[in-house]
Amino acid sequence: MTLFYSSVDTGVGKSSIVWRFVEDNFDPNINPTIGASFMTKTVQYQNELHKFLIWDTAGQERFRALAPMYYRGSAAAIIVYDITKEDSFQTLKNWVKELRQHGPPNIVVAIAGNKCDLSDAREVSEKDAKDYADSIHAIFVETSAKNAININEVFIEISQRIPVLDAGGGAAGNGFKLRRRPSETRTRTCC
Ligand SMILES: Nc1nc2c(ncn2[C@@H]2O[C@H](COP(=O)(O)OP(=O)(O)OP(=O)(O)O)[C@@H](O)[C@H]2O)c(=O)[nH]1
Repeated sequence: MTLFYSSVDTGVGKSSIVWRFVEDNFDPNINPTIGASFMTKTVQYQNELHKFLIWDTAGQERFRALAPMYYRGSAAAIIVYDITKEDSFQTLKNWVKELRQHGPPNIVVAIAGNKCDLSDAREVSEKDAKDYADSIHAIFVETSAKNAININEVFIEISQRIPVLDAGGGAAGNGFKLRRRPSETRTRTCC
């Protein structure tokens, strides 16, 4: 499945999450993404292997116009905000609106509140973010790329929401049919 991966401002830690997921490592000196970067990761989910093709798009405003190229063909999107920056949470809502208006109709949306290791500097409450995620039927997790908290879990949750129904079936006969499951109300705590 193709995964669109976006942050709302530069510096929310989106690249760090992808890096942690793909390489199981945390690099505090990651450079800002230019345009978009691509990587793959395979997740074992029950008896299936789900291969994620991940487009990590730049958070900087000047690259925003490129995003539709990446989310158009995507089965899921992770939108990352920084729990220590209220602004990033407000901008996240604009990304959600854009995906709803212009993205694929069944795209699974996951919201990740990153930097939960910095809870002393928290500006966005977990409850507010969870309530918002529930209201739009999105997956919600708080993550720390730095401390490897809930990174794999968000990809597993996406796998749960996108079960493969017909391998090789479908109208065109050349792909997988994807289905979205109703949202679950489980909360994953961070720190
Ligand atoms: N404390 C803490 N710092 C983090 C965490 N994740 C990322 N960072 C730091 O936040 C800064 C920005 O991380 P990036 O991954 O480059 O941010 P980004 O949102 O992907 O930025 P763009 O590539 O411009 O979209 C870096 O200095 C990271 O080390 C985290 O979970 N906790």
